[in-house]
Amino acid sequence: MAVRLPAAFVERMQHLLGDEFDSFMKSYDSAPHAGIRVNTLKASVKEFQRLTPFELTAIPWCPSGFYVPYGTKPGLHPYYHAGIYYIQEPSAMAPAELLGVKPGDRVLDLCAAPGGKSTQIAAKLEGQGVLVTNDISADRTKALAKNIELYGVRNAVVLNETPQKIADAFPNYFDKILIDAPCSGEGMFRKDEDMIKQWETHSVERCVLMQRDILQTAASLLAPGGTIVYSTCTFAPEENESMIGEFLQAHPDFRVIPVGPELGFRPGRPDWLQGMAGTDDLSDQVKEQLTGTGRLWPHVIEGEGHYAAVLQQVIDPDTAADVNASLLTSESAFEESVSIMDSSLAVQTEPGNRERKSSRRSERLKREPGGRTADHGHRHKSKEGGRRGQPPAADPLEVYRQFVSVELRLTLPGETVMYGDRIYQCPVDPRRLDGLKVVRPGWFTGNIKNGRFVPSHPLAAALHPEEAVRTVNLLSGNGEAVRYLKGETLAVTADSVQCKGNVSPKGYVLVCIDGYAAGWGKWLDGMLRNEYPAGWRWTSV
Ligand SMILES: C[S@@+](CC[C@H](N)C(=O)[O-])C[C@H]1O[C@@H](n2cnc3c(N)ncnc32)[C@H](O)[C@@H]1O
Repeated sequence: MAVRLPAAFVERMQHLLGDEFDSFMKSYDSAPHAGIRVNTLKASVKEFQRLTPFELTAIPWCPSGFYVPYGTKPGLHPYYHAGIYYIQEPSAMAPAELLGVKPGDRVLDLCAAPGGKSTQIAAKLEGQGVLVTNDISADRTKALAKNIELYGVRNAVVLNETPQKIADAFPNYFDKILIDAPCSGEGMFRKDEDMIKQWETHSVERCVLMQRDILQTAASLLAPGGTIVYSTCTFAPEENESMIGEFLQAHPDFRVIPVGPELGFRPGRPDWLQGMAGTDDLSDQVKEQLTGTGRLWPHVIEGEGHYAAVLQQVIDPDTAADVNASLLTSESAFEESVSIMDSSLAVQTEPGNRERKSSRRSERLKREPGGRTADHGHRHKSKEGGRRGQPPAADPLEVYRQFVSVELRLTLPGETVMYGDRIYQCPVDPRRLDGLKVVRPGWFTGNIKNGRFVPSHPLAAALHPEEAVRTVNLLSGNGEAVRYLKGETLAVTADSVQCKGNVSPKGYVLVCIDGYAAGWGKWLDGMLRNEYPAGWRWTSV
């Protein structure tokens, strides 16, 4: 066996698994399974199957997920840089599938970095509804924000907060919540030997404390009748059945929705809680429900070890009316508690993505992502006149609106907000974000610089070719796409720039790779100036 497992872990698994132990241990002799998941915000599964350069085998529990042969390097293909697929461990695709997300849902991914499951949820939302994606680690939220942008998500807010602060801002707000909990990572020992090293420091006991805290808070974030999926990538029953048993005992209004064997899950093991400290008071009914939680085992399925529980709040029809009434009152209280802002300058909102209860359209304070207010109380105001003798400075939001109407063919979703010189489309009422550490208040569409709107890379990454008035298509097979991704200027004839309507080729061009948006270029006189951001460039040879 190539993997050197900790002795205490092996001893515990032998005790728990009994007859199955040998087959479990044998799984460490084979290579871990590698997977990719098609980003259906950009390409349909069928399209991807047509154009894929990889040998694909379907993953049974994820319709957009595929095994690729071990040793394949999907990170070294232009499609990866165009956000057409996400590289994800196959078992890790299961929790977001179990969440049952539908377009229009309000979804919270509480422990989200680096964003594998968030990008999966975003694809299921199809741009409708809201994804609030959060991680407590400021450092890890950088990768999270980058992935949200690379995968073309238009309706996400990225936070770097404690669950309690989010619960204060969004009480009873979310239809679906994913808790992909920090855990001791035993299920990943085969895939990532670093997890073995971390096992001592991220001890089961330490993880249990974090998980309990997160799970307890999650219930107050959930809208009536909503669903929570709790998942870990560990085998330890303390972090799995015990944690869910404790939650169910404290929340009799929740029940487990059984995860089916058809997805490869084996039943949860309440019998492993016998004699475990803190589990004595679990009722028989709770223990019975724990068998409906699921475990993915590396010796049973083609994937690493995982655990998942689907928890649904059950609303008693007699009390449902009271709950709804009290929620309406709390929404009104939210409306009244926020300060009134200017009412005239909101650029565009789309009804589907607005808060369910109407809110005042307003131009937003300039704020800086990270929750550190940039404006210190200054509101953005359009200038009524310049200095004497100078033309009045253009209203930045008007400049933005002009760019969108001339250069793009799309209706902007959500509410336009400005933080400093940065413009975002925010999918929630922005007042809810006051006082939170906000990494991205929405889709970052561009900056105002010297009175001009400069479109951002995340704007390009989320566009479909038909939404830009100028496009150029590079082919992945002839080296051109890689040269673009490396930041090179390309010679492009005017005829190669596809223009809609009467626009000339000169100006911002959406650069596509085999028909999928990858970034901006600026065309002038036969040359395409590269606007692919330095920090995102292809660095491999
Ligand atoms: C298993 S990882 C998440 C992986 C992620 N869901 C994905 O699919 O890419 C767990 C994450 O929980 C975060 N975390 C730990 N404690 C947290 C807390 N109290 N609140 C929110 N996030 C927390 C960690 O920083 C870590 O990024």
